[in-house]
Parts: sequence; structure tokens; C-alpha cells
Amino acid sequence: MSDVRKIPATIVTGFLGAGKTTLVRHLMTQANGRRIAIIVNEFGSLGIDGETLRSCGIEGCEEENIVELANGCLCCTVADEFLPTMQALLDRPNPPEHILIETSGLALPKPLIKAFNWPGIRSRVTVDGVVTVVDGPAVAAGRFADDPEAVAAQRAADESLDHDNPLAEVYEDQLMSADLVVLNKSDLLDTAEAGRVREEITAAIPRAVKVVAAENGRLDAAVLLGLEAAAEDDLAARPSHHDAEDGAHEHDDFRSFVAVMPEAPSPEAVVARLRAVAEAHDVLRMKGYVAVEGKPMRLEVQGVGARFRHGFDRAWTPGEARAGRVVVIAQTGMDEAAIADAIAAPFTADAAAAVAAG
Ligand SMILES: Nc1nc2c(ncn2[C@@H]2O[C@H](COP(=O)(O)OP(=O)(O)OP(=O)(O)O)[C@@H](O)[C@H]2O)c(=O)[nH]1
Repeated sequence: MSDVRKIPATIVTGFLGAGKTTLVRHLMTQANGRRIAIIVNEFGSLGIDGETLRSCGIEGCEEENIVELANGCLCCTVADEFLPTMQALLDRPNPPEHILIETSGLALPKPLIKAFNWPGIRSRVTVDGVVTVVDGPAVAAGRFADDPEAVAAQRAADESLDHDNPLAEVYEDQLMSADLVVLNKSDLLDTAEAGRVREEITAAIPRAVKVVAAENGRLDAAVLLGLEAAAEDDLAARPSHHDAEDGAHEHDDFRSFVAVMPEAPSPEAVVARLRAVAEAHDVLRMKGYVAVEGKPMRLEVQGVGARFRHGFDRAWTPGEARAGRVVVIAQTGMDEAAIADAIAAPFTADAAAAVAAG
């Protein structure tokens, strides 16, 4: 055992839109001068999570403390991207006191936890805990539920954990790696639903793991950090649907692309259009920045399924094109052309349709 204290790292994982960035942002408000580095990985190419954190104005979220790993999912780029990034952080003259890693919503945490056993990393860092953020209302709505008959048929043919629902696989892998589960978006659950979701979560994890409820990821840092789980020593207790493949998975079940959106007459018009598209095409996640007529500020818009939030985040900078761009993430097979066309249509078309509809 080394007498040099290892730097604790917390892995924040959870499905697309569960509230990981919101939680990390809140956590950073409690940094109290502690040197915390954030590694953020996003599925979709606009780098919005990194930008959200950098622009939040919270001490500690400055440029130099946030490293974005934008290419693909952390779990698939461990050797090429994650390890060199960790090495660089550790080799800083003033290394971080804590490292927060926000995975993409489609990442499987286990290959990432395994990476902490690599020589050069293992001796200097430990996984303090895997915090899995769960979108309470999405679970309550059965978003990750398998079709019970299909699963029964599949299990009868093959006893392995694997099944054919890509959402369920990612969600369950994230749960099974957890040291702490955050049941987020409690504001959108009634007591009975919250109880049911909590039971479902507990049943899905084969060991005792604490589940804490949260709204907008607002939890005390003392709850989230200092779990001292040493997860890298405990891989066997964290089963994965991909154990047989040694963590390899290609994300070919999911696709993302960037759609262009013209300047909009109002924030409401942006949300109405994106919500209609999300519902018509079963889109999992949208996020982007859009220009609104007469507004010097940029509108940030975020959708999880058909639930949207928006707000003006910053002024368009001089010389910056007021171009609206929205990342769209859905299961493979989505009609990208139809979605792109619907988002890119001039807004006058919506007005005409509203008039025609009476
Ligand atoms: N009502 C409600 N909305 C929330 C809560 N937490 C987060 N949100 C909203 O949910 C959306 C997604 O939150 P994020 O923090 O970006 O989620 P994420 O897990 O980082 O998303 P990805 O990185 O895309 O996987 C945003 O619009 C948030 O404002 C919550 O507790 N209640």
C-alpha cells in the first residue's frame, strides 16, 4: 500500500438528460476553494455540457478546470482519450484534489472504472464513487422497461443478461455500476410514483445501494463525495450486459446529428416546434442554441423526450453568426432528413399552418 494519498475521482453517470450536468454544476457551487477538475464527455458534437459548465460563473468552473472529451463515448475511447487526459491532469504542477467525470448519457461506466486499474493511474487515483443519476419521470413512464414477453422469450433461449432493448441495457448497466443512485426530477413525481421508481431501482441492483431523491441535482457535496468506494477493486460486484464483450460496444443503437434552426419569432415557437418533432419521431434528447428575433441573447434550449426547458444564456458575440443549431439524439433508424427539414423550415410556415388550422 502506498503512503501517498490517492486522488479521489467521482464518476457521474446516468442516461441522456437525467440531470448529470445540472448535478455537477450544483456540486461546483460547494467546491469552497477545493481544486476540482471536471472531465466531461458528451454524445453529440456541439460540446454543450462543457459550455454550460464553463459559462455558469461558478468559481472552479473556469476553462482550465474543465476538459472536454468530445469524440464518442468515454467508455469506447478509454485508451485513446481518457487515459492521456487523466495523465495530463495528474502531471499538472498543482494536481486536482478531486476529479469529477461526467460520462455521456450513453456510456457504460464499467470500462471506465476498469481504466482506473491501468498502471500509472491505479497508483495515483481511486474511484471514490460512481454516482448514477436517474430521470425519475422517465422511469415512471416506462422509458427503460422491457417488453416482459419479449424478455421472457429471450431468456428462455439464452440465460445471459443481454436483451434487445438498447435503452434498458444502457440504463441498467449504469445502475449496476452505482455506489449511489440519485433519483432526480423528484419535482415531477408524486409520492406513489417516487416509491415505485425507488423499488424498481433497488430491485435492479444486485447489492445494497443507497438511493437519494433530488430536485435539479441539488444535493449536499457530503452526500456525493467521499464515498470511498474504491470501485476499481470491486468490478465483480458490478455486472454489465457487456461483460462477455469485455466492455466493447459501438453505440450503433443510437445516432446523433446537428440540425439547423432559423431565427425564431419567440422562445415558445422554438419549443413548440422541437416538442412536436420530439413527439413525432420519438427523439430521446435535443439541446442547442437558437436565435430569437430582436433578442441580442442566445436562447439555450434543452429537451428530454417531449419535456423542454429554455433560457437565454449569453449574448451573441460580435461577428458570431446567429445560427441556430440543435443536437438531436435518437435510436438508430430515426428519419434524420424529416427531422432536419422540420427543424429547418421557415417559421412563417408554422404561422400559416396555425392560421389554416383555425
Ligand atoms: N423538472 C426538472 N428538470 C430537471 C431536473 N434536473 C435537470 N432537469 C432538466 O433536465 C434537462 C437535462 O438536464 P442535464 O443536466 O443537461 O442532463 P444530462 O444528464 O447532463 O444530459 P446529457 O448530458 O445530454 O445526457 C435540462 O433541461 C435540465 O434543466 C429536475 O430535477 N427537475
